[in-house]
Amino acid sequence: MSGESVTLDLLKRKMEQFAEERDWEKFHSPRNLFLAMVGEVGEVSEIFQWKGEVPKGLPDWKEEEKTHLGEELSDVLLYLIRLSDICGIDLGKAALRKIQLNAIKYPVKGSSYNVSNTSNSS
Ligand SMILES: Nc1ccn([C@H]2C[C@H](O)[C@@H](COP(=O)(O)OP(=O)(O)OP(=O)(O)O)O2)c(=O)n1
Repeated sequence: MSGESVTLDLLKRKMEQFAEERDWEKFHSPRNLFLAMVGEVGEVSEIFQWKGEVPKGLPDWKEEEKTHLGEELSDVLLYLIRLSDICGIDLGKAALRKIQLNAIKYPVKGSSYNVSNTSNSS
């Protein structure tokens, strides 16, 4: 591997090149990419299922299990990046904006974090 730093833009260009070289652009439609991404999320679920809660850093996992997890997480990321690109969304910009929106929605000052503060609790 080269010493170039990994950016969303680099990964985007590599996915574009990967598809071009194989003449796979025709398969990389928004719907196909979305479904492929969800399939890879399922593969991540398979890795965690039946293990119960696992400590941060996965200290008890074998090296090959961690490598496998890294591969499946990468598949999710790569499809997400390609999906965003094909949809004409600048994912880096969109994510930065979303972080700003999150900070406005969940201000730090005067609010001790509480699950009941979040909209995903009912
Ligand atoms: N039409 C395709 C097929 C694959 N890929 C790329 C993106 C993913 O990073 C990876 C997915 O490859 P597989 O479908 O072979 O999935 P896995 O690597 O997870 O293999 P398996 O499902 O056998 O575990 O390859 C792609 O860009 N476009």
